Amino acid sequence: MSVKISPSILGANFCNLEQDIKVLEQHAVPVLHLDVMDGHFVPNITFGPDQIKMLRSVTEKMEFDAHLMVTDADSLLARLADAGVDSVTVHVEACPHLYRTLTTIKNLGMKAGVALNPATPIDTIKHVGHMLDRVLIMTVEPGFGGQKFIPGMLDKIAELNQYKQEKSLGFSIQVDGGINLGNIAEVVRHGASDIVIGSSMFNGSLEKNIQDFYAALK
Ligand SMILES: O=C(CO)[C@@H](O)[C@H](O)COP(=O)(O)O
Repeated sequence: MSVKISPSILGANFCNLEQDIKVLEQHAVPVLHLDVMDGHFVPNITFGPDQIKMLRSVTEKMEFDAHLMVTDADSLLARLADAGVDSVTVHVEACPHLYRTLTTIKNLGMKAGVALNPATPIDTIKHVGHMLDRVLIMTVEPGFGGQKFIPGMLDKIAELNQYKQEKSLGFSIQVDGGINLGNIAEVVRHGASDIVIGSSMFNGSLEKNIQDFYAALK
């Protein structure tokens, strides 16, 4: 199984974003994780399609993976596609018409993912599993970077992986929250193949952190 590292710019210093994106690109990091927060679904506010469009002008190569922590995902989808986003993950807790939302994402030409808060059961994706490119297991409560990984989420990752195998589903398993050099191998061992890393990637030397995380996956 090949494992992907997805740096979350929520953990970056926003004054250095252009420079940091260039460093990630130079080290062949394939994807940038973009946390869109609205101050309603989660208490924090970050950025939206206009700012993402500006970041798109810095890199053509990197996949832009938007994680929407918003109460009204539907209203953002067309603008995210226009901003150059490749992949959108919505929260099952925030999308009352999940089938329609996922269909819209696909029709706009983007990959579709669903995120589950720590207390949300895996059953909630049962009827849309075949539509998904990604399932994101939140390993902290969403809203802020720098939180502590919830150890009980390891069993949830394994449960999702087993469900995926049993049903022969094609989505990747992404994890997000509190990932560091001490636990990355463990989440991978439990079945995660796409690892979002915020503060542990951007605190200190970005170049060294990229190298250390890749080394930890060997
Ligand atoms: O979605 C979120 C937080 O809600 C994340 O993407 C964070 O940005 C991860 O940051 P760390 O926990 O790795 O510091």
